[in-house]
Amino acid sequence: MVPTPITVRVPAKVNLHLSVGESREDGYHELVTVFQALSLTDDVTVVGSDEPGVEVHGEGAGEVPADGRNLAWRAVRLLAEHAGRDPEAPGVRVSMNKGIPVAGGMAGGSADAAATLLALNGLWHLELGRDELSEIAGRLGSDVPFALQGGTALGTGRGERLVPVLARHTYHWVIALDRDGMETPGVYGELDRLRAESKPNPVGDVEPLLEALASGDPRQLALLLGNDLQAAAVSLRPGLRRTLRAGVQAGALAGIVSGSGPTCAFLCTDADAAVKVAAELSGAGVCRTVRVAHGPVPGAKVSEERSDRPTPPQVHA
Ligand SMILES: C[C@@](CO)(OP(=O)(O)O)[C@H](O)COP(=O)(O)OP(=O)(O)OC[C@H]1O[C@@H](n2ccc(N)nc2=O)[C@H](O)[C@@H]1O
Ligand SMILES: Nc1ncnc2c1ncn2[C@@H]1O[C@H](COP(=O)(O)OP(=O)(O)O)[C@@H](O)[C@H]1O
Repeated sequence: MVPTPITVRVPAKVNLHLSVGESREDGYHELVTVFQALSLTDDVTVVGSDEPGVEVHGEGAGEVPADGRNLAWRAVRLLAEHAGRDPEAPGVRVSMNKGIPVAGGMAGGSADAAATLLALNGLWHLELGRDELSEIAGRLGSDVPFALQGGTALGTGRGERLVPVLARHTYHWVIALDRDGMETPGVYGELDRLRAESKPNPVGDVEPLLEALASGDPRQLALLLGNDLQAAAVSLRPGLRRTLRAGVQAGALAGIVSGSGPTCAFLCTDADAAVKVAAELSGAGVCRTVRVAHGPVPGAKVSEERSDRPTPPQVHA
């Protein structure tokens, strides 16, 4: 019998609010963050195979390890152990098609890990519930549970403890991708260093932002976007200051560094404004490329279309 692949589509995230506390004994920082899932997505397909391994396709694939270091493969091993299977011989092949910028602060690796857990839950008929999958996800990385959940959510702890947040509106974003990625631990380390030297202004309480989300007004939300890691990302890559300025000059309501960067996310009034801002920003020469996205979108989801089926021919009227 030909094995049936399972494909999961999974979103990127942006942190609308990222308040970073002190460094903990385990090396992590206590966070209060608001995640929003965006319409930039990866597709991850798992299939039973006697040639186990990982394949990476799409933009930036060359920068992603296609071996045991891939976060999706770590998800395979962890779920195999959990399910009483041999993690050294899980008998699956994972193939990912990347649409989420690599090492961009949009949690692409975490998204692939989350998608792999959900896909294997189906492939291996494990029938684990969302809570159990989320607990396993948290062991793979702080951002992995959110990629399963999607939508808009308040994250605490390392970012792995989630509560859904009411968001009444679809928000329109322009995403500016930089030339090279940045390593998350280095950016947290730079924030610790900056804090030891001076006191960069903290982003403050999350409540006003939660109220703005409930109101659904992008102008109100724009005033409240904030990211404690932004100062650290800009310190490591000063050119981001120019990118942030250019987005606002192009007509965005506000811009922030996404998570640990270097991707910048610009909130726009509506979909038309986002297209205009994207066009102007891409001509400004301040970033590698731009994308238009919207959020919130759902978390990791099994695709209805089976990836092994040929695409039907397009019929034009
Ligand atoms: C900054 C954020 C914001 O959402 O996302 P990215 O911008 O990387 O996507 C996250 O905190 C990244 O989460 P994630 O990428 O899953 O991090 P992990 O694999 O758990 O941790 C990688 C490293 O980041 C640092 N880290 C991560 C989370 C946290 N709360 N405190 C930390 O100090 C630690 O040095 C840790 O060893
Ligand atoms: N499936 C994956 N997709 C992307 N990056 C991955 C993956 N697995 C491991 N990595 C590594 O993780 C690092 C962080 O990548 P990514 O998750 O895209 O960014 P970020 O942590 O900034 O959101 C990269 O340097 C990359 O080499």
